[in-house]
Amino acid sequence: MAEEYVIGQVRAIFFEKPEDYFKIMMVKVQETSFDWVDPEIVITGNFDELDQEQAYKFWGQKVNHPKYGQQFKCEHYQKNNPTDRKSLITYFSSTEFPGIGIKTAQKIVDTLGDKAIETLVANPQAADQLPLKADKKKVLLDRINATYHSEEVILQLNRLGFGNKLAFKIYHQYKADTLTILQQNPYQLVQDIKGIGFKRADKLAEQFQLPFNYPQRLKAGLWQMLNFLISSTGDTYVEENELVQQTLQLLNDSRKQKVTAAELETSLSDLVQQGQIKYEQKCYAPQFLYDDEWFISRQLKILADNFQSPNYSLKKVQAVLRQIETDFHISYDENQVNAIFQGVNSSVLLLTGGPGTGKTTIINGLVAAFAQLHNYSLDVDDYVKEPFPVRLAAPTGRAAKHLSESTGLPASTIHRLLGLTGQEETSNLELDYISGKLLIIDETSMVDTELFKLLVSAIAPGMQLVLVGDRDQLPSVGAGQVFSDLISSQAFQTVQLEKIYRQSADSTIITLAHEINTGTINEQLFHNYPDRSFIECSAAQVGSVLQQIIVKSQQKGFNIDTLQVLAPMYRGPAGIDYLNQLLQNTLNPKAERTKTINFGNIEYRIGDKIVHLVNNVEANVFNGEIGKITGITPKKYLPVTDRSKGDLVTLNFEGQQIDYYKSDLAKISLAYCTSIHKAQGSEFNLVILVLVNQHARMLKRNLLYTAITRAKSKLIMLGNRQAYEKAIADNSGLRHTMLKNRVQNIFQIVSQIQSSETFAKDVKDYILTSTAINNNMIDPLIGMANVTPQDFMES
Ligand SMILES: Nc1ncnc2c1ncn2[C@@H]1O[C@H](COP(=O)(O)OP(=O)(O)OP(=O)(O)O)[C@@H](O)[C@H]1O
Repeated sequence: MAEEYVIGQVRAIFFEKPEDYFKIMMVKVQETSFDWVDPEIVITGNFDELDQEQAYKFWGQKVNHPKYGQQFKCEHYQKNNPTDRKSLITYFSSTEFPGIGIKTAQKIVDTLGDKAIETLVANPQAADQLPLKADKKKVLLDRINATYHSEEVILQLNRLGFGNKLAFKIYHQYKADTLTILQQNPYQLVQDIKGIGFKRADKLAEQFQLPFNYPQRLKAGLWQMLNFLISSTGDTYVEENELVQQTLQLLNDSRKQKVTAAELETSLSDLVQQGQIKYEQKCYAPQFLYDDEWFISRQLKILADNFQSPNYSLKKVQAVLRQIETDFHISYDENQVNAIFQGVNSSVLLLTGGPGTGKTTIINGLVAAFAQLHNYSLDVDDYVKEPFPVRLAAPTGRAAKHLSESTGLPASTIHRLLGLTGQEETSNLELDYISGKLLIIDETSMVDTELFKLLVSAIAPGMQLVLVGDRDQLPSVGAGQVFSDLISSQAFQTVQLEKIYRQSADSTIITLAHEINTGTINEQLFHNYPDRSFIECSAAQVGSVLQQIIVKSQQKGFNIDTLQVLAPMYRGPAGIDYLNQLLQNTLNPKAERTKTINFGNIEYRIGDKIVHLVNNVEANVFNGEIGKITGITPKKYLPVTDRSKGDLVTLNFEGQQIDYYKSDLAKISLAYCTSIHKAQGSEFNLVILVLVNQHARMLKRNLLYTAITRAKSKLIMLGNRQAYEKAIADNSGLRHTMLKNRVQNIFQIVSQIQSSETFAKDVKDYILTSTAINNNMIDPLIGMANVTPQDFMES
């Protein structure tokens, strides 16, 4: 179809999505290449800032929108240059060119003619013919350049196949250097522009005939593969052999001539030298993750070293606890008392235990004991000017709410605590210190390396830190397994809770969880008990079995809110996607005349159970939180200005209401069945777990353990027996990370330096400053062989 155009001026912008540059606007028509009688036309597309005084030429197609009628869908556009003498004089004497009046504008047009603008764009020297003073000449050329250069570049980007959305992003990143960067190193885009991957950049490179072994190509392939492997495994480093083999496949799949492993080695060294990746013991890590692990270790050491323990005696703590026990109607066991004793005396305490072992009960006792020992009030109203001494936080809104409910004290998400919106670039973020004396983090196993690094950077020396969690659960979604690594390092006071308290006489779920955790496979797993049962079925049978279970569960009083189906993978007949559709039709069937909204393959209905897929820090709703669709408002009932955004979907996450337009629906999915990863941090009265042999790749002990510990009162397991046995047997769910070693090294090295007689005090102080350790200068010191003070001095 031939391209059509509209020339006109923007009259109004109805809708704008700044992150995509998408706009819907009303344009006053000056000229069209097709029949158009109305004075105005609606134009949609991706546009940068548009000047309402200026006419533009929009290229694209006239389309017939089923609801809004005739519109123009713009593919690319350009300022519409004035071309007759009168308009050109008006243009040059406009406010666009400060200091140039009508007389000067006339001189410009008289000298350069009707093509004055094009001439100046193509050949700035043409300005020398103009009878203008240097300052005016400069204004003229600067403005022309700023205005027309970007358009030329955007047009070139369009020709290279980038839609306006990406073209603007690229242009805003590189400005005048855009075309040079594209031609010389299109791979730069992989790093700088979200939405451009290696393959796209590689196609561009082919267009510019860059060779298969172009150094930048090799480096970009390595960088892309390193990040891909890390985000898909949660590891914080990748072994050299795997990185090289996988990258070779990526690079050589699409080209005739093949890159060799030896060529990649050179590129790896370059990347290391440039500070983008880090090499250690035949492994590679992105520099930022490597630095984060060091930073965490160092910061925790600084906290430990700068903490003056009050050294409360066990007797004193026990005495304080006596009253607390009476108030709470509880008697803390020896291990629990020890946890509270360590908590009030230590700089960092790690408290780990399975479900029902009393973690929350200990937090309550610890907070009360801490307040009494320090003479702090726990009444929030007593703190108008001073900050509250005890700060509580958790990685998700749900966990924070639970913490607040069970302690009766304010608790927030870690993001809120740190004042993060979730939008910021975190690499060089300088956060304010968190106020208060004691910081308790719950559900710590869900905190990843990046967030933990930010958290510890905001803890002032002197503040005590208590990390609470269950180290046997699945680790965080993001890279690392911080909680587990800190415990393994043995560098901190750690209390492991073993005794299970939450267990009524007929409850067997928690015992099962603890058995699974120790790798015990016995026949009792498949027996039926009042609170749990096992139903053997194949992947193909899962759907129909599940439907029968749901009907029976409903008869027993369970409903959409109290039951939850969990499965490890999305695809296949026993996968999350298929089961969600099936369960939606059983639990929330389509009623006649109910408003629905389609997004992707899902038809959302009012009453649907949904899960939030990303962190929306501003709305305080986090990845994995489960909510409901409470309303769908057709756009005709919305204010006129909002109608172009489509129907409005109202969601409720435990009382937190959010309104999403259609374009936001990528942030949610159906949640009748969710992944076990997404269910981390949540509990349900009835959990129905689906594990089949087809899920083999995912079947690990910590996955099964996490799944069944989500069940509060009833558990139904379905699937293949072998799938359950495989999961229990496979304890390889641990990730490859370096944090444990880092912590051990730092604690060991710093202690050695501190106690060493080789160094004078000022040298010791220097070594122990953040700069020395931050620059990883102690990295080569592991072992401390042949170290001299000069080794620590900056060259
Ligand atoms: N020493 C104790 N004596 C009697 N009951 C206790 C004791 N410690 C904890 N409990 C009880 O055990 C139950 C579980 O405790 P709690 O909720 O603190 O465990 P938890 O480890 O936080 O569990 P989860 O992680 O599953 O939330 C609670 O009802 C609590 O009152």
